[in-house]
Amino acid sequence: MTSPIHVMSEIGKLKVVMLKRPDVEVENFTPDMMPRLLFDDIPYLPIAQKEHDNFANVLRENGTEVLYLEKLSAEALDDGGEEVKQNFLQQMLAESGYVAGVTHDALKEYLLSMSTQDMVNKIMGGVRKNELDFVPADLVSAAEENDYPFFMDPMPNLYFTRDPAASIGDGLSINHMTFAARQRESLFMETIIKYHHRFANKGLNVWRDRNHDTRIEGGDELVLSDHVLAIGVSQRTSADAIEDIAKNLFAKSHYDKVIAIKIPHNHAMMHLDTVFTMINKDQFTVHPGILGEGGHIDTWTITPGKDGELNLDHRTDLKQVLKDALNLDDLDLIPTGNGDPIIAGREQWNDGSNTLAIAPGVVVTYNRNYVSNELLRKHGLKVIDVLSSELSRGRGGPRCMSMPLVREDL
Ligand SMILES: NC(=[NH2+])NCCC[C@H](N)C(=O)O
Repeated sequence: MTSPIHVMSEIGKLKVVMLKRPDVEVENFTPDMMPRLLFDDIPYLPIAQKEHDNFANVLRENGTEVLYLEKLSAEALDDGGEEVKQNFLQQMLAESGYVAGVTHDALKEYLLSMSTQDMVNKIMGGVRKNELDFVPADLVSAAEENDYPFFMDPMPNLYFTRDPAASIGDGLSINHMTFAARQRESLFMETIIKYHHRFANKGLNVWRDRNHDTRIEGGDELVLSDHVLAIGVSQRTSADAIEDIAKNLFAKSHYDKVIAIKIPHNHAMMHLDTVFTMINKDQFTVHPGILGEGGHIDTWTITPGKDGELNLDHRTDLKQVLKDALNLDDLDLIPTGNGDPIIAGREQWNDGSNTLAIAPGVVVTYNRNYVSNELLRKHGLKVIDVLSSELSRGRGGPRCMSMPLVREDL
C-alpha cells in the first residue's frame, strides 16, 4: 500500500493534493486589519470561489484527486471522537487567547453547539463578538479594548495550504509559522495526521512538529529530488529551523542534502517559492530580483557531518549549485517577466514565479502573468493558466494554494 503522503520531487505527476476553498474568512475583516492578516486587499468572495473552483477543476481534469482541508479537518475530529474534539477546541481556544475563563466557556459552548463541520468553518471564518449572546463581565475583558469586533480572528490565509505543513518523502513537517495571523493554521493539519482515517497510524514521519519556537513555512520547502531539498532562509523561515529539520532528515530519512537559499526578507517575497520554483527535471523559474551582481546569491549546501553535526558549503552560483546537487549537465533558469524590470516586478508581485508543476514540464500558473507564461511556453513547457483576479490579492499563486500529498515517482 502506498503511503498517504509520498512526495519525492516538485514535479512528479500530481496524484493527490489538498486545497482549501476560500470562504468567509477572506472577507471577514476591515482594511485596518489587513497588514496584520497579511493581506493587501479584500477579495470579492464569489469570484474568488469561482476562480478557486476553476483551479480545482483543472487539477481534477489532469488526473489529480483533490481533498479539502476544511472537510478533512471535520472528518478527523469525527474520526477521533468526542474527547479529541474537546481537546482540539481547548487547544484552538488557548491559541486564540482563551486558556480559561468566562469568554473561553462561552465560546466553547457556542462552538460545541454546532455540527463538527460548522464548528470548523466557524473557527476558520472567525467569531465576532456580536454573534454571542454574551457580554463578558470579568475585569480582563472589561479592561480590554471594547471596539475590537472579534473574539476569534478569521484565518484568511488558509487557502494557501502549502505553508502550515509540507510533504517531504513519506512524511511531512508541521510548521510553527512566523506571524500570529497564521500560527493557529497548522493545528488543523496536526489533527488530520493524527486522527483522520486516511492518515492516522499509517507510519507517516513527522520530520518536525509545530511545537517549536523557531520558524519554518512550507513556501520555503522545496523537494528537488529524493535526496535534495531546497529551503529558503526568508522572512518566514529561520536558519535555526533549517538546521533542526536537516538534522532530523539526515538521521531518519534518505535525504542527505539541504540547499539553504537566502532571499530578501520582505512581504513581496515572503517565501522561496515566490521567487524560485522547479518546473521540470532541468528547468526552474527564478525572479531576477533575488540575484545580485553577476547572478550571485548566498546558498549553503548542508550535508551530514560527524556525530550528527552538519557540514556547510557556502557558494553563490545558484545554477552551478543546483547542477552539482542534481547531477545535471545543464540547467535552464527562466526569469520571471522575461527579465524586464517593470514586468518582472509586477508579475512576481502577482506570483508569476509561483508555478505549480503537475508533471515534469507541465505547470499551472495565474493567467494574469502573461509575459512569464509566454516565456515558459517558449522554453517548451506546457502552461495551463487559471483565473486569478481575486485569488492573487492574498499574495500567493498556484504553488502556495496547493499542498501535494502524493506525487508519482520520477
Ligand atoms: N507559499 C507561499 N508563497 N504562500 C503565500 C502566502 C501568502 C500569505 N498572505 C502570507 O503572507 O502568508
